Amino acid sequence: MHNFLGGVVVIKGVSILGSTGSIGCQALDVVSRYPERFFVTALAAGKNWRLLSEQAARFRPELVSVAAEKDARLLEDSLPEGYKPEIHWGEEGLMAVAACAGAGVVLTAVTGTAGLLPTVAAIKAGKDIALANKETLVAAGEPVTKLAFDKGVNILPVDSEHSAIWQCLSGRIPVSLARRATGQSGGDAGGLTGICSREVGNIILTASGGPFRREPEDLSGVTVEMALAHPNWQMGKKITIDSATLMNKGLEVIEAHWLFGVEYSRIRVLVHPQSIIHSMVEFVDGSVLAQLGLPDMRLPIQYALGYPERLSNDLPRINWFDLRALTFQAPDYSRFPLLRLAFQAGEAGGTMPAALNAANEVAVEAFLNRKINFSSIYGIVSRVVENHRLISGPDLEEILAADLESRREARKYAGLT
Ligand SMILES: NC(=O)C1=CN([C@@H]2O[C@H](COP(=O)(O)OP(=O)(O)OC[C@H]3O[C@@H](n4cnc5c(N)ncnc54)[C@H](OP(=O)(O)O)[C@@H]3O)[C@@H](O)[C@H]2O)C=CC1
Ligand SMILES: CC(=O)[C@@H](O)[C@H](O)COP(=O)(O)O
Ligand SMILES: [Mn+2]
Repeated sequence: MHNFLGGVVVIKGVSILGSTGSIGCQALDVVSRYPERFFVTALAAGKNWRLLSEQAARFRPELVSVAAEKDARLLEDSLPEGYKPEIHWGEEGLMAVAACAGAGVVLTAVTGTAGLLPTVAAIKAGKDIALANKETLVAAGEPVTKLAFDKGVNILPVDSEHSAIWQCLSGRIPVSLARRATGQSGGDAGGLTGICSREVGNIILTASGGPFRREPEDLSGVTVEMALAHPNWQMGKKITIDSATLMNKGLEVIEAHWLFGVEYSRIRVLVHPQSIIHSMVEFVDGSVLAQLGLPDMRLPIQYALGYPERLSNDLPRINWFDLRALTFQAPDYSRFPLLRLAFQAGEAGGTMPAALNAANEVAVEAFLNRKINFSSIYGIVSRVVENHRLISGPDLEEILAADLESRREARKYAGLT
Protein backbone atom coordinates (compact mmCIF):
# COMPACT_ATOMS: atom_id res chain seq x y z
CA MET A 1 0.00 0.00 0.00
CA HIS A 2 1.22 3.53 -0.80
CA ASN A 3 0.47 6.83 0.89
CA PHE A 4 -0.54 9.99 -0.97
CA LEU A 5 3.12 10.98 -1.33
CA GLY A 6 3.83 7.68 -3.05
CA GLY A 7 5.71 6.26 -0.04
CA VAL A 8 5.09 2.74 1.20
CA VAL A 9 2.79 2.64 4.25
CA VAL A 10 4.31 0.72 7.12
CA ILE A 11 1.86 -0.71 9.63
CA LYS A 12 2.64 0.82 13.01
CA GLY A 13 2.55 -0.92 16.40
CA VAL A 14 0.84 1.19 19.08
CA SER A 15 1.27 0.67 22.82
CA ILE A 16 -1.04 2.50 25.20
CA LEU A 17 -0.37 3.43 28.80
CA GLY A 18 -3.82 4.00 30.30
CA SER A 19 -5.93 2.14 27.71
CA THR A 20 -9.05 2.01 29.93
CA GLY A 21 -9.27 5.79 30.41
CA SER A 22 -10.90 8.50 28.36
CA ILE A 23 -7.92 9.00 26.03
CA GLY A 24 -7.04 5.29 25.97
CA CYS A 25 -10.54 4.23 24.86
CA GLN A 26 -10.68 6.92 22.19
CA ALA A 27 -7.24 5.88 20.96
CA LEU A 28 -8.45 2.30 20.53
CA ASP A 29 -11.41 3.65 18.59
CA VAL A 30 -8.94 5.45 16.30
CA VAL A 31 -6.79 2.33 15.91
CA SER A 32 -9.86 0.25 15.02
CA ARG A 33 -10.63 2.63 12.14
CA TYR A 34 -7.29 1.98 10.42
CA PRO A 35 -6.55 -1.76 10.52
CA GLU A 36 -4.15 -1.35 7.60
CA ARG A 37 -2.17 1.33 9.48
CA PHE A 38 -2.11 0.35 13.14
CA PHE A 39 -2.03 -2.69 15.35
CA VAL A 40 -1.92 -2.83 19.14
CA THR A 41 1.30 -4.09 20.69
CA ALA A 42 0.75 -3.57 24.43
CA LEU A 43 -1.87 -2.15 26.79
CA ALA A 44 -1.57 -0.97 30.38
CA ALA A 45 -4.47 -0.18 32.71
CA GLY A 46 -4.83 0.56 36.40
CA LYS A 47 -7.73 -1.11 38.22
CA ASN A 48 -10.20 -1.80 35.42
CA TRP A 49 -9.02 -5.31 34.47
CA ARG A 50 -12.46 -6.20 33.08
CA LEU A 51 -12.36 -3.49 30.42
CA LEU A 52 -8.72 -4.29 29.72
CA SER A 53 -9.71 -7.91 29.22
CA GLU A 54 -12.32 -6.89 26.61
CA GLN A 55 -9.80 -4.62 24.88
CA ALA A 56 -7.16 -7.34 24.85
CA ALA A 57 -9.59 -9.93 23.49
CA ARG A 58 -10.45 -7.56 20.66
CA PHE A 59 -7.03 -6.08 19.78
CA ARG A 60 -4.78 -9.01 20.80
CA PRO A 61 -1.73 -7.15 22.13
CA GLU A 62 1.30 -9.29 22.92
CA LEU A 63 1.62 -7.76 26.39
CA VAL A 64 -0.86 -6.41 28.96
CA SER A 65 -0.50 -4.94 32.42
CA VAL A 66 -2.67 -3.86 35.35
CA ALA A 67 -1.77 -2.10 38.59
CA ALA A 68 -2.28 -4.95 41.07
CA GLU A 69 -0.99 -8.53 40.93
CA LYS A 70 -4.34 -9.98 42.02
CA ASP A 71 -6.04 -8.21 39.10
CA ALA A 72 -3.38 -9.56 36.75
CA ARG A 73 -4.49 -13.09 37.78
CA LEU A 74 -8.16 -12.23 37.21
CA LEU A 75 -7.26 -10.72 33.85
CA GLU A 76 -5.31 -13.81 32.84
CA ASP A 77 -8.23 -16.11 33.71
CA SER A 78 -10.69 -13.95 31.77
CA LEU A 79 -8.90 -14.02 28.40
CA PRO A 80 -10.23 -16.12 25.50
CA GLU A 81 -8.98 -19.67 24.89
CA GLY A 82 -5.77 -19.82 22.90
CA TYR A 83 -4.76 -16.18 23.44
CA LYS A 84 -1.88 -15.90 25.89
CA PRO A 85 -0.26 -12.46 26.07
CA GLU A 86 2.53 -11.69 28.51
CA ILE A 87 0.85 -10.47 31.68
CA HIS A 88 2.53 -7.89 33.92
CA TRP A 89 1.51 -5.68 36.82
CA GLY A 90 2.54 -2.66 38.85
CA GLU A 91 5.28 -0.23 37.92
CA GLU A 92 7.27 -2.97 36.24
CA GLY A 93 4.22 -3.65 34.06
CA LEU A 94 3.96 -0.03 32.95
CA MET A 95 7.67 -0.11 32.05
CA ALA A 96 7.24 -3.34 30.10
CA VAL A 97 4.35 -1.89 28.09
CA ALA A 98 6.33 1.32 27.50
CA ALA A 99 9.31 -0.57 26.11
CA CYS A 100 7.44 -3.34 24.23
CA ALA A 101 9.66 -4.15 21.25
CA GLY A 102 7.03 -4.20 18.49
CA ALA A 103 5.71 -0.67 19.09
CA GLY A 104 6.54 2.27 16.85
CA VAL A 105 4.73 4.73 19.07
CA VAL A 106 3.69 4.77 22.73
CA LEU A 107 0.61 6.75 23.71
CA THR A 108 1.07 8.00 27.28
CA ALA A 109 -2.42 8.37 28.71
CA VAL A 110 -2.17 7.57 32.39
CA THR A 111 -3.01 10.40 34.74
CA GLY A 112 -0.43 12.33 36.70
CA THR A 113 3.24 11.85 37.50
CA ALA A 114 2.65 8.07 37.38
CA GLY A 115 3.26 8.58 33.65
CA LEU A 116 6.75 10.02 34.02
CA LEU A 117 9.01 6.98 34.44
CA PRO A 118 7.15 4.85 31.87
CA THR A 119 7.51 7.71 29.39
CA VAL A 120 11.22 7.85 30.13
CA ALA A 121 11.40 4.06 29.63
CA ALA A 122 9.66 4.39 26.26
CA ILE A 123 12.04 7.13 25.14
CA LYS A 124 15.04 5.08 26.26
CA ALA A 125 13.66 2.22 24.17
CA GLY A 126 13.63 4.59 21.17
CA LYS A 127 9.83 4.83 20.86
CA ASP A 128 8.11 7.92 19.57
CA ILE A 129 5.83 9.33 22.25
CA ALA A 130 2.24 10.41 21.58
CA LEU A 131 1.98 12.53 24.68
CA ALA A 132 -1.37 12.98 26.42
CA ASN A 133 0.11 12.82 29.91
CA LYS A 134 0.99 16.53 30.21
CA GLU A 135 2.13 16.08 33.82
CA THR A 136 5.30 14.39 32.50
CA LEU A 137 6.47 17.58 30.76
CA VAL A 138 5.24 19.81 33.58
CA ALA A 139 7.26 17.94 36.19
CA ALA A 140 10.28 17.00 34.10
CA GLY A 141 10.25 19.03 30.89
CA GLU A 142 13.97 19.60 30.75
CA PRO A 143 15.34 16.07 31.31
CA VAL A 144 12.58 14.46 29.26
CA THR A 145 13.02 16.69 26.18
CA LYS A 146 16.78 16.37 26.47
CA LEU A 147 16.55 12.58 26.61
CA ALA A 148 14.20 12.57 23.61
CA PHE A 149 16.70 14.71 21.72
CA ASP A 150 19.60 12.44 22.62
CA LYS A 151 17.61 9.38 21.55
CA GLY A 152 16.27 10.97 18.35
CA VAL A 153 12.73 10.38 19.55
CA ASN A 154 9.72 12.53 18.63
CA ILE A 155 7.40 13.84 21.31
CA LEU A 156 4.11 14.22 19.45
CA PRO A 157 1.45 16.28 21.24
CA VAL A 158 -1.98 14.75 21.85
CA ASP A 159 -3.35 17.48 24.13
CA SER A 160 -5.81 19.32 21.88
CA GLU A 161 -4.25 22.77 22.25
CA HIS A 162 -0.73 21.52 21.58
CA SER A 163 -1.89 19.46 18.65
CA ALA A 164 -3.47 22.66 17.31
CA ILE A 165 -0.23 24.60 17.71
CA TRP A 166 1.73 21.78 16.12
CA GLN A 167 -0.69 21.75 13.18
CA CYS A 168 -0.37 25.53 12.83
CA LEU A 169 3.43 25.22 12.80
CA SER A 170 3.94 22.00 10.93
CA GLY A 171 3.66 23.55 7.52
CA ARG A 172 6.86 25.35 8.43
CA ILE A 173 8.76 22.60 10.18
CA PRO A 174 7.78 19.03 9.49
CA VAL A 175 10.70 17.31 11.23
CA SER A 176 11.23 15.97 14.74
CA LEU A 177 9.46 17.92 17.45
CA ALA A 178 11.84 16.63 20.05
CA ARG A 179 14.83 17.99 18.20
CA ARG A 180 13.13 21.34 18.00
CA ALA A 181 12.14 21.42 21.61
CA THR A 182 15.66 20.83 22.77
CA GLY A 183 17.09 23.24 20.22
CA GLN A 184 16.40 25.67 23.05
CA SER A 185 19.33 24.43 25.10
CA GLY A 186 21.62 24.79 22.13
CA GLY A 187 22.31 22.52 19.23
CA ASP A 188 19.66 22.57 16.58
CA ALA A 189 19.79 25.92 14.82
CA GLY A 190 17.09 24.85 12.37
CA GLY A 191 14.79 23.82 15.19
CA LEU A 192 11.53 25.30 16.33
CA THR A 193 13.32 27.58 18.72
CA GLY A 194 15.07 29.12 15.76
CA ILE A 195 11.76 29.42 13.91
CA CYS A 196 10.06 30.71 17.04
CA SER A 197 12.55 33.40 17.75
CA ARG A 198 12.40 34.60 14.15
CA GLU A 199 8.81 34.04 13.11
CA VAL A 200 6.50 33.17 15.99
CA GLY A 201 5.25 36.14 17.94
CA ASN A 202 2.91 34.52 20.44
CA ILE A 203 1.35 31.17 21.13
CA ILE A 204 -2.31 31.64 22.03
CA LEU A 205 -3.69 28.79 24.12
CA THR A 206 -7.46 28.70 24.21
CA ALA A 207 -9.36 27.69 27.35
CA SER A 208 -13.03 26.82 27.64
CA GLY A 209 -13.19 28.57 31.01
CA GLY A 210 -14.65 25.41 32.57
CA PRO A 211 -18.03 25.07 34.30
CA PHE A 212 -17.49 28.16 36.52
CA ARG A 213 -16.50 30.64 33.82
CA ARG A 214 -19.28 33.03 34.76
CA GLU A 215 -20.61 31.89 38.12
CA PRO A 216 -20.67 31.50 41.04
CA GLU A 217 -18.51 34.45 42.04
CA ASP A 218 -17.45 32.65 45.24
CA LEU A 219 -16.18 29.19 44.31
CA SER A 220 -15.62 27.85 47.81
CA GLY A 221 -18.97 26.05 47.97
CA VAL A 222 -19.06 24.34 44.59
CA THR A 223 -19.58 20.59 44.75
CA VAL A 224 -17.66 17.76 43.11
CA GLU A 225 -20.62 17.13 40.80
CA MET A 226 -20.69 20.78 39.71
CA ALA A 227 -16.94 20.77 39.08
CA LEU A 228 -17.13 17.55 37.06
CA ALA A 229 -19.72 19.03 34.68
CA HIS A 230 -17.35 20.26 31.96
CA PRO A 231 -19.25 22.23 29.31
CA ASN A 232 -17.52 20.76 26.25
CA TRP A 233 -15.34 17.72 26.94
CA GLN A 234 -15.91 14.26 28.44
CA MET A 235 -12.63 13.51 30.22
CA GLY A 236 -11.20 11.71 33.24
CA LYS A 237 -11.97 13.19 36.65
CA LYS A 238 -8.56 14.67 37.43
CA ILE A 239 -8.23 16.73 34.25
CA THR A 240 -11.88 17.77 34.52
CA ILE A 241 -11.27 19.29 37.96
CA ASP A 242 -8.12 20.93 36.58
CA SER A 243 -10.26 22.50 33.86
CA ALA A 244 -12.64 23.83 36.50
CA THR A 245 -9.80 25.53 38.44
CA LEU A 246 -8.03 26.57 35.18
CA MET A 247 -4.99 24.69 36.46
CA ASN A 248 -5.33 22.57 33.32
CA LYS A 249 -4.48 25.67 31.30
CA GLY A 250 -1.60 26.44 33.65
CA LEU A 251 -0.21 22.94 33.14
CA GLU A 252 -0.68 23.39 29.40
CA VAL A 253 1.30 26.64 29.45
CA ILE A 254 4.27 24.73 30.91
CA GLU A 255 3.68 21.85 28.48
CA ALA A 256 3.74 24.31 25.54
CA HIS A 257 6.96 25.88 26.82
CA TRP A 258 8.73 22.51 26.68
CA LEU A 259 7.14 21.16 23.51
CA PHE A 260 7.73 24.23 21.40
CA GLY A 261 10.64 25.95 23.14
CA VAL A 262 8.72 29.21 23.59
CA GLU A 263 9.38 31.61 26.48
CA TYR A 264 6.53 32.10 28.95
CA SER A 265 6.25 35.76 28.00
CA ARG A 266 5.13 34.65 24.54
CA ILE A 267 2.44 32.24 25.73
CA ARG A 268 -1.03 33.79 26.12
CA VAL A 269 -4.22 32.26 27.49
CA LEU A 270 -7.50 33.24 25.87
CA VAL A 271 -10.88 32.04 27.13
CA HIS A 272 -12.97 30.72 24.23
CA PRO A 273 -16.09 29.05 25.66
CA GLN A 274 -17.08 27.13 22.51
CA SER A 275 -13.85 25.05 22.30
CA ILE A 276 -13.91 25.20 18.50
CA ILE A 277 -10.60 27.01 18.07
CA HIS A 278 -8.17 24.69 19.81
CA SER A 279 -5.30 27.20 19.85
CA MET A 280 -3.50 29.67 17.61
CA VAL A 281 -0.10 30.93 16.60
CA GLU A 282 0.43 34.63 16.01
CA PHE A 283 3.44 35.26 13.78
CA VAL A 284 5.70 38.31 13.91
CA ASP A 285 3.96 39.90 10.92
CA GLY A 286 0.60 39.79 12.72
CA SER A 287 -0.71 36.84 10.73
CA VAL A 288 -2.56 34.33 12.92
CA LEU A 289 -3.02 30.64 12.18
CA ALA A 290 -5.65 28.73 14.13
CA GLN A 291 -6.74 25.10 14.17
CA LEU A 292 -10.47 24.51 14.42
CA GLY A 293 -12.54 21.41 14.94
CA LEU A 294 -15.37 19.97 16.99
CA PRO A 295 -14.29 19.08 20.53
CA ASP A 296 -13.38 15.45 19.82
CA MET A 297 -10.06 14.06 21.07
CA ARG A 298 -10.00 11.38 18.38
CA LEU A 299 -8.70 14.00 15.94
CA PRO A 300 -5.55 15.00 17.89
CA ILE A 301 -4.98 11.35 18.84
CA GLN A 302 -5.22 10.32 15.19
CA TYR A 303 -2.95 13.17 14.10
CA ALA A 304 -0.22 12.07 16.52
CA LEU A 305 -0.53 8.35 15.76
CA GLY A 306 -0.65 8.96 12.03
CA TYR A 307 2.33 11.36 11.95
CA PRO A 308 3.87 12.24 9.54
CA GLU A 309 0.67 11.74 7.55
CA ARG A 310 -2.76 13.31 7.94
CA LEU A 311 -5.28 10.48 7.62
CA SER A 312 -8.81 10.87 6.30
CA ASN A 313 -11.75 9.96 8.52
CA ASP A 314 -15.52 10.17 8.80
CA LEU A 315 -15.69 11.92 12.17
CA PRO A 316 -18.40 14.62 12.47
CA ARG A 317 -17.51 17.91 10.73
CA ILE A 318 -18.16 21.46 11.87
CA ASN A 319 -21.50 22.71 10.63
CA TRP A 320 -20.72 26.41 10.18
CA PHE A 321 -24.35 27.40 10.27
CA ASP A 322 -24.81 25.74 13.68
CA LEU A 323 -22.02 27.84 15.16
CA ARG A 324 -23.81 30.82 16.55
CA ALA A 325 -20.66 32.67 17.61
CA LEU A 326 -17.03 32.22 18.45
CA THR A 327 -16.40 34.41 21.47
CA PHE A 328 -13.35 35.34 23.51
CA GLN A 329 -12.57 36.84 26.87
CA ALA A 330 -9.60 37.30 29.19
CA PRO A 331 -9.08 34.76 31.97
CA ASP A 332 -10.18 35.91 35.41
CA TYR A 333 -7.01 35.51 37.44
CA SER A 334 -8.62 36.53 40.70
CA ARG A 335 -11.23 33.74 40.61
CA PHE A 336 -8.77 31.26 39.08
CA PRO A 337 -5.45 32.05 40.80
CA LEU A 338 -3.92 28.65 39.94
CA LEU A 339 -3.43 29.85 36.38
CA ARG A 340 -1.15 32.66 37.52
CA LEU A 341 0.62 30.37 39.96
CA ALA A 342 1.38 27.95 37.12
CA PHE A 343 2.90 30.76 35.01
CA GLN A 344 5.01 31.77 38.02
CA ALA A 345 6.12 28.19 38.70
CA GLY A 346 7.03 27.74 35.05
CA GLU A 347 9.07 30.97 35.06
CA ALA A 348 10.79 29.92 38.28
CA GLY A 349 11.76 26.65 36.59
CA GLY A 350 13.89 23.94 38.17
CA THR A 351 11.87 21.69 40.49
CA MET A 352 9.11 24.30 41.00
CA PRO A 353 6.70 22.97 38.33
CA ALA A 354 7.13 19.45 39.77
CA ALA A 355 6.18 20.77 43.21
CA LEU A 356 3.18 22.63 41.77
CA ASN A 357 2.00 19.57 39.88
CA ALA A 358 2.45 17.13 42.77
CA ALA A 359 0.60 19.39 45.22
CA ASN A 360 -2.18 19.83 42.71
CA GLU A 361 -2.57 16.08 42.22
CA VAL A 362 -2.93 15.56 45.97
CA ALA A 363 -5.33 18.50 46.39
CA VAL A 364 -7.53 17.45 43.45
CA GLU A 365 -7.77 13.92 44.81
CA ALA A 366 -8.68 15.29 48.24
CA PHE A 367 -11.39 17.43 46.65
CA LEU A 368 -12.73 14.47 44.67
CA ASN A 369 -12.82 12.49 47.92
CA ARG A 370 -14.72 15.37 49.55
CA LYS A 371 -11.98 16.02 52.12
CA ILE A 372 -11.43 19.67 51.16
CA ASN A 373 -13.47 22.36 49.43
CA PHE A 374 -12.83 23.62 45.89
CA SER A 375 -10.99 26.81 46.92
CA SER A 376 -8.65 24.83 49.18
CA ILE A 377 -7.07 23.33 46.07
CA TYR A 378 -5.42 26.71 45.47
CA GLY A 379 -4.73 27.19 49.18
CA ILE A 380 -2.82 23.91 49.38
CA VAL A 381 -0.93 24.23 46.11
CA SER A 382 0.15 27.82 46.81
CA ARG A 383 1.46 26.88 50.28
CA VAL A 384 3.50 24.00 48.87
CA VAL A 385 4.91 26.21 46.11
CA GLU A 386 5.77 29.02 48.55
CA ASN A 387 7.67 26.64 50.82
CA HIS A 388 9.40 24.73 48.07
CA ARG A 389 13.20 24.91 48.02
CA LEU A 390 13.86 25.08 44.29
CA ILE A 391 16.68 23.07 42.71
CA SER A 392 17.86 24.44 39.36
CA GLY A 393 18.61 22.18 36.39
CA PRO A 394 17.34 19.11 38.26
CA ASP A 395 17.88 15.55 37.13
CA LEU A 396 15.08 12.99 37.26
CA GLU A 397 16.01 11.85 40.75
CA GLU A 398 15.81 15.38 42.12
CA ILE A 399 12.47 15.88 40.38
CA LEU A 400 11.05 12.68 41.85
CA ALA A 401 12.29 13.72 45.30
CA ALA A 402 10.63 17.15 44.92
CA ASP A 403 7.45 15.43 43.80
CA LEU A 404 7.44 13.15 46.85
CA GLU A 405 8.22 15.91 49.31
CA SER A 406 5.52 18.17 47.83
CA ARG A 407 2.95 15.39 48.08
CA ARG A 408 3.83 14.93 51.74
CA GLU A 409 3.44 18.66 52.38
CA ALA A 410 0.18 18.86 50.44
CA ARG A 411 -1.29 15.92 52.37
CA LYS A 412 -0.39 17.69 55.60
CA TYR A 413 -2.11 20.91 54.49
CA ALA A 414 -5.14 18.92 53.33
CA GLY A 415 -5.38 17.34 56.77
CA LEU A 416 -4.80 13.87 55.36
CA THR A 417 -1.91 12.91 57.65
N1 LIG B 1 -9.37 13.03 28.54
C1 LIG B 1 -8.99 13.98 27.72
O1 LIG B 1 -9.76 14.40 26.85
C2 LIG B 1 -7.61 14.54 27.80
C3 LIG B 1 -6.66 14.02 28.66
N2 LIG B 1 -5.39 14.51 28.67
C4 LIG B 1 -4.40 13.93 29.57
O2 LIG B 1 -4.33 12.53 29.34
C5 LIG B 1 -4.05 11.85 30.55
C6 LIG B 1 -5.16 10.83 30.79
O3 LIG B 1 -6.38 11.51 30.96
P1 LIG B 1 -7.77 10.76 30.93
O4 LIG B 1 -7.78 9.73 29.88
O5 LIG B 1 -8.81 11.80 30.92
O6 LIG B 1 -7.77 10.05 32.36
P2 LIG B 1 -8.66 8.85 32.88
O7 LIG B 1 -8.76 9.01 34.34
O8 LIG B 1 -9.90 8.71 32.09
O9 LIG B 1 -7.76 7.57 32.56
C7 LIG B 1 -6.55 7.32 33.22
C8 LIG B 1 -5.98 6.00 32.75
O10 LIG B 1 -4.77 5.76 33.46
C9 LIG B 1 -4.86 4.50 34.12
N3 LIG B 1 -4.06 4.61 35.34
C10 LIG B 1 -4.16 5.54 36.30
N4 LIG B 1 -3.22 5.34 37.24
C11 LIG B 1 -2.51 4.25 36.83
C12 LIG B 1 -1.42 3.52 37.37
N5 LIG B 1 -0.82 3.88 38.53
N6 LIG B 1 -0.95 2.45 36.69
C13 LIG B 1 -1.52 2.09 35.52
N7 LIG B 1 -2.55 2.75 34.97
C14 LIG B 1 -3.03 3.80 35.62
C15 LIG B 1 -6.34 4.29 34.37
O11 LIG B 1 -6.61 2.91 34.58
P3 LIG B 1 -7.96 2.34 35.27
O12 LIG B 1 -9.09 3.17 34.76
O13 LIG B 1 -7.98 0.94 34.75
O14 LIG B 1 -7.78 2.42 36.75
C16 LIG B 1 -6.89 4.79 33.04
O15 LIG B 1 -6.68 3.84 32.04
C17 LIG B 1 -3.95 12.92 31.64
O16 LIG B 1 -2.62 13.27 31.84
C18 LIG B 1 -4.73 14.09 31.05
O17 LIG B 1 -4.28 15.33 31.53
C19 LIG B 1 -5.01 15.54 27.85
C20 LIG B 1 -5.91 16.11 27.02
C21 LIG B 1 -7.29 15.68 26.92
C1 LIG C 1 -9.42 18.19 25.44
C2 LIG C 1 -8.29 18.86 26.07
O1 LIG C 1 -7.25 19.04 25.48
C3 LIG C 1 -8.44 19.35 27.44
O2 LIG C 1 -7.19 19.69 28.01
C4 LIG C 1 -9.34 20.53 27.34
O3 LIG C 1 -8.62 21.54 26.74
C5 LIG C 1 -9.87 20.94 28.64
O4 LIG C 1 -10.59 22.09 28.48
P1 LIG C 1 -10.24 23.47 29.17
O5 LIG C 1 -9.95 24.41 28.09
O6 LIG C 1 -11.52 23.74 29.91
O7 LIG C 1 -9.10 23.26 30.13
MN1 LIG D 1 -5.96 20.38 26.57
